[in-house]
Amino acid sequence: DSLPRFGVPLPQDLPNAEEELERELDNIDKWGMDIFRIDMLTSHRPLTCVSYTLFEERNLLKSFNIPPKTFVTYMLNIEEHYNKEVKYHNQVHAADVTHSTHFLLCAPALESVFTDLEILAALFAACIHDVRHPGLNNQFLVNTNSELAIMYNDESVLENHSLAVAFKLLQMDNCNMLEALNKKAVAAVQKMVIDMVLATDMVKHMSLLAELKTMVETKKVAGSGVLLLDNYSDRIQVLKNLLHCADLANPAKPPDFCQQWTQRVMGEFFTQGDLEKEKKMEVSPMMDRNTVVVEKSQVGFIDYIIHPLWETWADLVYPDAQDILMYLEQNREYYQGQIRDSPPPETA
Ligand SMILES: COc1ccc(-c2ccn(CCC(=O)N3CCOCC3)n2)cc1OC1CCCC1
Ligand SMILES: [Mg+2]
Ligand SMILES: [Zn+2]
Repeated sequence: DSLPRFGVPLPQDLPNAEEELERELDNIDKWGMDIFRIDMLTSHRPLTCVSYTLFEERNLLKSFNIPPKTFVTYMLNIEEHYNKEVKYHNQVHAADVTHSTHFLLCAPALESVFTDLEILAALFAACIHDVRHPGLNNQFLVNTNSELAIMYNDESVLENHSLAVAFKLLQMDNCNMLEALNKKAVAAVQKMVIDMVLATDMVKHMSLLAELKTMVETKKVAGSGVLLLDNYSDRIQVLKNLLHCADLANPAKPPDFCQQWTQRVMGEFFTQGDLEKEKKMEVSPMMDRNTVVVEKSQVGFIDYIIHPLWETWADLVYPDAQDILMYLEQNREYYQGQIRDSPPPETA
């Protein structure tokens, strides 16, 4: 029972799905890879397909004696545990963040900086970082005294839940993709994955960014131009920010992908807003479909969160993220232009 070429069975009704998929995956080292098309071509299993392709490309299955069948069985299991009904925080987002993580790790400024174990941990963290996301945010789960909020004492509830589910699934039959690693390596991977996924909680954003700014101001660079990171604290700090950037990459993607992500996240936010209204709760900011101006909130999100983060990341890996910054500025101008009676673009 050999594995399908891309890890997942392809839709029977698409005659040349395999060559179409191969063509899309040829862009796996490019920022503009079309994850939405991969989702379609894999019958909605983009996460297993992209992660399998990346682990093979980076030779991580051989390096860590991960049986391909075990890897695919675990990833399909993880993929099953993302909610297809959730409009944004589903397996397509996980596949997108995993691909973005891979791309950011490819930066020349990071060449041979991270070990294969650290790369495995970063890609694994990206794959699982939102598993079992209910399409509701931490504040809602806390405000409604949900089971999950009580379980995790209101602290990074969703992030803790995704981590616990991911490590639990690892113990299921022929799912333990880390079985060949020695105890020390498994413990190291688990600690890095926990540190990275907990750092995707937005409450950590300001402190993470402040630390990144300090690192940029004091950055040590080898003669070859690669970053010098000689302790766990610095190394994990870069990996935390790398995953956080990958998680907040939508406004820095080509315009049509950016706009598709915005549709999806607003769909999820409005669903939560509707539920809050139904429960006679105060409707969360940016979640009231009757009052939100989508374009304005994207401009605000870019100006206050996304641009400061990506500008700092771009400084850290200068000049490797310049094209990403270009997309971000292009998308900001697009949304600004979409705001009715907005001031005309500055004439040169
Ligand atoms: C394409 O648009 C977005 C893409 C991603 C985000 C976003 C915010 C925080 N994260 C990181 C995960 C997190 O902590 N979340 C998940 C979203 O809900 C809040 C807690 N991701 C927000 C986006 O737009 C929002 C709606 C209008 C402006 C802001
Ligand atoms: Mg999350
Ligand atoms: Zn996420």
